[in-house]
Amino acid sequence: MNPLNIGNLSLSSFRYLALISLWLLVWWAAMLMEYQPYISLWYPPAGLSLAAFILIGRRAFLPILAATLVAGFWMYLQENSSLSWLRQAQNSLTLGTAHAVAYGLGGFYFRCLVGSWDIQHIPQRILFFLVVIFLTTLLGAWLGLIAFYLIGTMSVSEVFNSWLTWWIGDLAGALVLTPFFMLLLGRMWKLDNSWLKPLNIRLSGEPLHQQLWSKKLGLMILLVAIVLTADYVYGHPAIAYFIFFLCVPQLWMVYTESLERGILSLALISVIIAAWFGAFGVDDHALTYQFALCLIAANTYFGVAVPSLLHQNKQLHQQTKTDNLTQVATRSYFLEQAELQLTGRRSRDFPVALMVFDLDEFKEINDNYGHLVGDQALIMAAQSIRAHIRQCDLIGRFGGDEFLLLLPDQNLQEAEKTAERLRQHLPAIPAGRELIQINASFGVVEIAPDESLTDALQRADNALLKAKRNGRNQVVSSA
Ligand SMILES: Nc1nc2c(ncn2[C@@H]2O[C@H](COP(=O)(O)OP(=O)(O)OP(=O)(O)O)[C@@H](O)[C@H]2O)c(=O)[nH]1
Repeated sequence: MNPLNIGNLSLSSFRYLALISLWLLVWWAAMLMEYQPYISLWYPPAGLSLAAFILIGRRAFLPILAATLVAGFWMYLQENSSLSWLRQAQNSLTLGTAHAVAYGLGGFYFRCLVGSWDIQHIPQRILFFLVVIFLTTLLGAWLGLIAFYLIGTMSVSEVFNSWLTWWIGDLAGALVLTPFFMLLLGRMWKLDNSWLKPLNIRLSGEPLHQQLWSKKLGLMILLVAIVLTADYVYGHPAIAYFIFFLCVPQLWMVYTESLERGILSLALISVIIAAWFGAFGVDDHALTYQFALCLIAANTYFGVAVPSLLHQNKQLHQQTKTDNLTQVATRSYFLEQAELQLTGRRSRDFPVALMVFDLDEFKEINDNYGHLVGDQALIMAAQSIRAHIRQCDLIGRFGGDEFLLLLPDQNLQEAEKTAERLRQHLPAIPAGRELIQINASFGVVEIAPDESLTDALQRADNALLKAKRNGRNQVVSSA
């Protein structure tokens, strides 16, 4: 075996060992937070197992099974069990297999389906993620309880009495911590975290209020401290419900900070709630805190999607306004803006002129020099027109090589002069060693006060046709 392979082998063994150790650490933390036998406020190993299966697929099975085996032996050691080693191993393996199969299946479906979804599907992706977590933890809870029944630790009635609280603990652990562990394992394995990555597009453009991150976190910790202390002192169930208000600062965090910080704050705040809950022993209100954790987590993920959706929306809106090639207004946006401008300006004191122009024998440029040169001609013609009109004039592409111009406060004579100036300034474009002069024909009208935009367009188009028939490269107006 060459040294490179040995290096790779020891690196991957180290990563698997790190995964096993991390699993045992979070499992141990969950044990500390148990408020009923086998039931904790939340169950972090659920989040870690799902994250591992989503990220590394079936390669996560053995390390997680190994971790559950160690956890099983540890439990028996704590109990001073009189069972034989073999029996302890069998029981631990049964429990571990139930856990690994449930989370393995959840991870498998997530990998199969979400991998092919693109950024357009972020809300569906998040919804699917939540559904996977719901179903996986439900399966995990039931398989776990059946395993407990099979090894003789629980009776049938105990299974039926505890499945709901068991499931909610697993659900809270997985909802809150799966993305956090995905980020952590993604770094450990140097994996491209493709599920989370597209959400980061907002980081490119928008500034983040980084300096406020610690203040926002401080505010959340303060809120947790107040609610849990008040709950401990007064013991009234209504007080625990105030924990739901954490959604507000957490969403503020998610909208204004990086994705990593949003997920980290969710994990941190959940650990703090769990620790405080354990320290004060406000067990009667466990369900309120569990549901608050679930809701804050679900809100966070949808919150994460919002900036991406806004960004997408902005892009789409831009696309409907601006012609991709020439960067002038699209036909629909031009017509919409022209209608707006015409409203209230229909009097002889405030004339408005409309111009339609079309490049001459443009098809020949395409046919003789290729479409790329044709595109360049369209771009340069549009640029030249923009450079020679006023800020208040509106230019749009009607389609193909035909453009539209709206000239507020210009009467027919002024518009004719403008058209003539634009015609004379059309550029020549380079095509190999040649320079091709771009020419265009113009149809110009002044929009009458009682005339519709469609009628004015029709007149301008007729004038343009006349210019074409008269030999092109000229301005024709229609009174
Ligand atoms: N390169 C390029 N060509 C386009 C684009 N849109 C339309 N065309 C081409 O533009 C040409 C327009 O041709 P015609 O409408 O016959 O007009 P023309 O050749 O300029 O003839 P006249 O208007 O009578 O002078 C067609 O060949 C279209 O394929 C585009 O975005 N890029």
